[in-house]
Amino acid sequence: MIEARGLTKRYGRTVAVESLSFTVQPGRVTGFLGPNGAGKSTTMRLILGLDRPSSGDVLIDGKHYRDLHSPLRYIGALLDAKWVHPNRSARAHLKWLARSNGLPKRRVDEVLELVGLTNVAKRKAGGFSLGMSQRLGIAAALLGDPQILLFDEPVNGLDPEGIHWIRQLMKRLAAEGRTVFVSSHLLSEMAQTADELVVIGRGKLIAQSTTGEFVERASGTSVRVRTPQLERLRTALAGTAGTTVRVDEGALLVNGMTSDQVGEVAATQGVVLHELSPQRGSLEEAFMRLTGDAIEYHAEEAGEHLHMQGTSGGAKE
Ligand SMILES: Nc1ncnc2c1ncn2[C@@H]1O[C@H](COP(=O)(O)OP(=O)(O)OP(=O)(O)O)[C@@H](O)[C@H]1O
Repeated sequence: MIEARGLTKRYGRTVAVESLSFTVQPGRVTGFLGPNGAGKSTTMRLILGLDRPSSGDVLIDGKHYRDLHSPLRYIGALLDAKWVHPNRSARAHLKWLARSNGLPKRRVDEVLELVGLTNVAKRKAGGFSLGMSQRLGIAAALLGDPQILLFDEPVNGLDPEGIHWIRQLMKRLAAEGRTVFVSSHLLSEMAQTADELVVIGRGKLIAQSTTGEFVERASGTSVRVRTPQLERLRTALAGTAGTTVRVDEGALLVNGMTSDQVGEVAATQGVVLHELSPQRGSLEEAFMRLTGDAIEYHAEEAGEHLHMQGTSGGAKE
């Protein structure tokens, strides 16, 4: 388990992370979500003891990283896939890591196999594509067979096959009972991978909840519905919690109702539907609104949609 309590990091006048408190539990993939510059990498560096917090604390199974005996056996991390020496082969790189951390040499071939790099293990890592470099970084993270894994934007720049592979791997690692903490700036990506989300904006915690709950709140409930009996449906919906906007000839956008609810209203009125689709298109935009301008959001909408955690006093007023 990872536990952050009041974690704050300042670089001069920049506050990268402010009063962050969250927990990351084993057995599930926890997404660490926030726009670029929100403080994700800083937080990960703080977890790994690569930077010291200005105040607050972060513990790994109750201990500071620096107090872990043989840390690679506890926690593995992919922060920057390109830090490998370019003239070293993948195998040489992993062997060096294993030797310098007192890990058994057999793990090198095991992890190469696990990430699908066995056939290119002798090639220089400097010539690797981004996808191969990511795999090598993941192999390094898995070397000590750790129970806790951190991945910083692992799918950035990958092709669809690489993305699919990483998603499956995260899920498998979590299903094995490990703690998996993975960062991303895309809600749509996390929606497909993470069970739980820790969401930050401008260094502050916005929410910690299940992914399903967050997606629902972020997207609001907007449903596109197309029908040849538009006015009839509109009249039927007038008596519900939903509000409707006519978007084109035969289509309405319904806010404040789920697609199930709209479908049921249509059925009871015998209205024929040609389309009934929850609108996720604006999800990313809604998420940017939530995280990009956290203060403004809190002031205007807090309480109504999200239970806020760890936000500053001013934001809650
Ligand atoms: N070493 C540093 N010195 C000065 N400022 C820093 C340093 N590291 C991070 N920052 C600043 O702290 C803030 C958070 O950066 P951080 O890299 O943690 O964000 P991020 O969410 O990981 O974003 P990205 O995905 O773009 O890396 C940014 O404003 C950044 O400029």
